[in-house]
Formats: sequence, C-alpha cells, structure tokens
Amino acid sequence: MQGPLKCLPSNARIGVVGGGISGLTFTYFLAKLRPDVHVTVFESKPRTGGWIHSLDTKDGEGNPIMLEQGPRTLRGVSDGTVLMADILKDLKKHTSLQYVRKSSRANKKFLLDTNNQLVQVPNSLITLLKFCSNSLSNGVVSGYLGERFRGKGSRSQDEDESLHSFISRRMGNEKVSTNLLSAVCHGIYADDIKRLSARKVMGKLVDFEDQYGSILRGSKRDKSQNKKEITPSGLTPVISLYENAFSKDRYKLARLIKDFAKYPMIGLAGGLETFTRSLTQELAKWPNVNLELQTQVQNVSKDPLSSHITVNATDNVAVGVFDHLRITTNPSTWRETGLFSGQLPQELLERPHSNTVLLVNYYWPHADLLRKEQQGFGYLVPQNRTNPEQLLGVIFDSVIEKNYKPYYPMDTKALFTRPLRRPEYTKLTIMLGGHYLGERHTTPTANTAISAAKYSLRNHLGISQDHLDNGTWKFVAAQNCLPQFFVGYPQWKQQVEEDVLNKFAGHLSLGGMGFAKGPGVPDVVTDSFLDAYKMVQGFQE
Ligand SMILES: Cc1cc2nc3c(=O)[nH]c(=O)nc-3n(C[C@H](O)[C@H](O)[C@H](O)COP(=O)(O)OP(=O)(O)OC[C@H]3O[C@@H](n4cnc5c(N)ncnc54)[C@H](O)[C@@H]3O)c2cc1C
Ligand SMILES: C=Cc1c2[nH]c(c1C)Cc1[nH]c(c(CCC(=O)O)c1C)Cc1[nH]c(c(C)c1CCC(=O)O)Cc1[nH]c(c(C)c1C=C)C2
Repeated sequence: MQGPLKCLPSNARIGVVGGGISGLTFTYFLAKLRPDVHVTVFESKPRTGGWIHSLDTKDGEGNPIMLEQGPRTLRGVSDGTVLMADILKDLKKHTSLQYVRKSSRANKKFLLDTNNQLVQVPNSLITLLKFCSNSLSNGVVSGYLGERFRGKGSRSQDEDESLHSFISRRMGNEKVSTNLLSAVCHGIYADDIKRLSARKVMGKLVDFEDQYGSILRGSKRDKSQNKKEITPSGLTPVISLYENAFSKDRYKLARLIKDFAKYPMIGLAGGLETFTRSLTQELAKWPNVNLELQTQVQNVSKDPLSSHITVNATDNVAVGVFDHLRITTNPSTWRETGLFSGQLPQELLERPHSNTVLLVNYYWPHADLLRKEQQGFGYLVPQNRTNPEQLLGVIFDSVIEKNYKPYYPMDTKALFTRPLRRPEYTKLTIMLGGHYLGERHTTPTANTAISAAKYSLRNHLGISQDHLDNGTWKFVAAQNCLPQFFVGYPQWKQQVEEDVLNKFAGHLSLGGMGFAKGPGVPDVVTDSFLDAYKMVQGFQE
C-alpha cells in the first residue's frame, strides 16, 4: 500500500481480515519481526488459503489425485517467489519446490486460431516463421516497424485508457490487440482487453510512451537501466530489505534469485496449497498468533479519540479492538458487508467489481491424450472469435507436472537412480466465463460448464467423446475471484489509499490483489512483506 504506516506500540494488537496467502504471509512477516505484538487473523471460510486450493480427491477408480482449483505456477523471476522459497526453507518444506526449464515443452504456450488450431506463441525463429504465416499475426510486423514513428495522439500525461485503445494506437491497427493481447488478458485477468486499464496492467509501457514517445525506444533504454535493479551483493532491493530484516544468509538468497531468474515457472509438489497449509500449521503454533476461522468480518470503525479500530463480525458482534488492522480482501466484496460504510465515500465503494472464473478439472488416468505437437503449458483464446462456450483458456496440468524438476533433489542417491516411469495420465483445467458472463451474471450450472468444456476439448484438441464421458470431472465457480482493473483503477486506488490514510491515520492498511503491484501470488506476497516491514519502521504520532 502506498503512503506511510503508523509504527506499532509495544505489545500492539493487530487484526488481519482474510486468511488467504496475503493475510497469512503478512501475519508471518509481522509476527516474526515483532514477537511482542499479537495478531488475530479473521477468515470467513472453514479453511485458510483463499483461492489457493489444491483439492485432494479420487479419480473414477478410487485412486488419489490432486486437482488445482486456483493458481498453480509462480513466476520464477519475481521477489515474492524467492520470499516463498525462503519461508519454505524455514518451514522445512523446501523439498517441495520444483521448476520448469525455459526449454521445457511445458513452457510452450499456444493460442487458438479461428480454425480451432493451436498456434504456438513464438519462442524461436522456426516458431516465429510458423506464427507469421497464421492470421493471428496480422498487423504485428507493420505495427512493430511503425511503432517508433507513431505519435502519442491526444492522451495527456496522467490520463488512463483501455489497453485495447493504447495498443491499437501504438500498433496502428486493432488486430494485435484483439488477436494476441486479448488472449493474454484472458489468461491473467479473465477480462476484456477493451475494459482493462492500460496504466494498471501495462503501466511500464505507458510510461515509455510518456517519456520516450515510443514503447520500443523506451524498452531499449530500459534494458540498460534495469541492470541496476540487482545490488552488488546479488540481491534485488526487496530481497536486500528482507535479508536485513531477518538477518538472512545473503549468499543463499542471491543463489535463489539467480537460479529462479532462469526458470519461467516454479511449482510445489502436492500443489500450491502445500505453502498455505504449511504456513497455517506453523502460525497455529505461535503464541502471538490467533487464527479465527469461520468469522466473517462485516464492518470496521475507528474510535476518534484512541485511534483504535473495532472489528465487527456477523450480527454486528464486536470481535476485537486493534491498534492496526490489515485488510486483504477483494475491494469489490467490501460493498456487500458494508465493511467501510460510513467511513469511505459511497462513490468510491461503488466502483470496484470482479470477474468470476468457472473452473472445470478433467482427469483421465490411463493415457496421455495430448498429441506430441500439443504438449505445452496450455492454450488461450483470443477475443476475435465467436465464443458461445465462453472459453478463456485451458491449462495442460499433466504436461506441467510431468516436466517439473525438483529444485532440491532429495538426496544424492536419488540423483543417480533412474526415476521410475510414471504412468501416463491426462489432467486439464478448463477456464470459462470471466467477462463473458456479463455484469449481472448468473453462474451456469456444473452440467452447462462441463458440457462447454467437453465441446472445447473435442473441437480444439480432438479428444474423443468416449474419453471425455468416462473421465473424472470437477467444477467450481470461483465467484468474484479477480478484481476488475477498470480504466481509471490507478486513480481509484490512490484515492482509496489517501482516504484510508486520512480516516485511519496510518492504523489501517490494504493488501491483497487489489492493492499489490499485480494480481499474482508473488505480487501479493511481496506486498505483504513490504507493508509488514514498513509498519516496523513506521512513523510516530
Ligand atoms: C482461477 C485463478 C487462477 C490463478 N492462477 C494464478 C497463477 O497461476 N499464478 C499466480 O501467481 N496467481 C494466480 N492467481 C492469483 C492468485 O490466486 C492470487 O494472487 C492469490 O490467491 C491472492 O491471495 P489473497 O490472499 O490476496 O486473496 P484470496 O485468496 O482471495 O484470500 C482472501 C481471503 O479472505 C477471506 N475473506 C473474504 N472476505 C472476508 C471477510 N469479510 N471476513 C473474513 N474473511 C474474508 C476469503 O475467504 C479468503 O480466504 C489465480 C487466481 C485465480 C482466481
Ligand atoms: C484462462 C484463464 C486463466 C488462466 N490463468 C488465470 C486465468 C484467469 C489467472 C492467472 N494466471 C496467472 C496469474 C498471475 C499473473 C501474475 O502476475 O503473475 C493469474 C491471476 C499466471 C499466468 N498465466 C499465464 C501467464 C502468461 C501468466 C503469468 C506468468 C506465469 O506464471 O507464467 C498464461 C495462461 N493462463 C492460463 C492459460 C491457459 C495460460 C496460457 C496458455 C489460465
């Protein structure tokens, strides 16, 4: 969160709303930095982890399988992933860390073209030539060649616009946006490129245009500047703070940064929930942490004299009074419970909305149903096609899982023994819905979503009806799971942060997907660390 946070008095009481990875890591960092403070985490559900959910279930034959019903991979290059790896080391769960090599087939990403064919996103000269012969590449070459010479148009320095409008201006055509980038927007935001904020999701490119008049000119200059981001000790600025805050071994952290920068994807054996489960178990042992499950926070209010914050749960029952309150929940949910009603202007509370993703898992235990040329991370669907099934994309979990390498091989003996041939299987996650569900969406039934998933797998991957009908299926509607980063979001966020700072005088902070740099797991973890650190440094009243 931008802006200063109040320094904590000794033995301070801290409340945390939300027991997802943001709330858990914030609690971990703060309670470790300040063992004198007492932290209470409020989680509305009977389990922690939030959208991180690695479901342990059984296939049609009763054999155990794990299906990810939320995130599954982490960006290797980011600070948050390094923080998570180091926490896992402290929790003695580091052997769960695994990675995918850049050259791995699991790092091949595909787009669906208008003929229902998978086209690989280029990562070599050959794939680039192949891609250029597909209509998905229309407008790319002319857009690229002319980009430096295109003016800025009438956009003023601080103005926001949709990502579609920004990219179309820079490329001199709309095709690059609707063919290519719209698919990437599906695969991260489940959103429509025409309503996403350019400043929020590609702020750096907008800054390049502001500063250098062109994205290409800006990225060329930035490449040389970027090198400064690693300090002489081999740490990034954030990891350097972490090293100091927790007296960590600098060389081990530098090693993680260097290694992870080489890996496009990091995962965990047993699924990403290995992290939140282990962290929850650890926090449950700490005398200065209290986890209150099945407690939904309804609203918060500040005592005008003492600055203490009272937290009310269901039926307006006060569940605690705190020196500092951390809120990690999605801002679009604040309206429902009236979290800030009477505290923040109504027009600010009305703005945020979210996207719902329909997640369908498919499992076939007996064979790899993906052909050789289909092996990859998965495919995304661009917006430039009719899409009655409302498909956003499909992840090929079995390909990712089969290509993971352990980051810490268990022991030296394991290095020399040939791994057992794993039985072939197919595991896919089909993601539907998102912006296609519309503003006042009604969630389709499990049958409707699974039928749309079957239709997609049959028509795009050629999987037979028989294999589809006899596989294991799971469905979950991840309601309002991703904040909608509307045009003007950065200004909205800044206004909310300013109002919160004024109203709560640095005693309340905001985290989670809506307030971190981006919506990914590593982003929210980095944000948790930075704010916990800020509160320990803090300012005095
Ligand atoms: C389908 C999907 C796929 C994704 N894939 C990836 C990926 O591959 N890689 C990646 O890096 N990121 C991915 N993400 C993003 C990732 O899931 C988020 O970054 C992360 O889960 C955010 O964690 P959080 O703790 O901020 O929020 P959440 O997980 O939303 O946790 C918030 C918690 O607060 C609780 N809560 C809500 N309201 C209240 C209340 N009033 N009182 C008490 N508790 C409350 C909720 O029950 C929840 O447990 C994906 C997200 C989705 C939805
Ligand atoms: C098709 C729908 C979705 C897929 N993943 C998500 C949706 C909505 C959600 C999601 N995926 C990622 C993030 C975090 C982003 C970040 O800032 O780290 C979120 C919120 C990770 C991600 N997924 C894809 C990319 C390129 C990234 C970022 C980097 C990485 O982790 O590799 C691409 C992608 N997502 C999906 C598919 C099918 C796909 C590509 C084929 C599914």
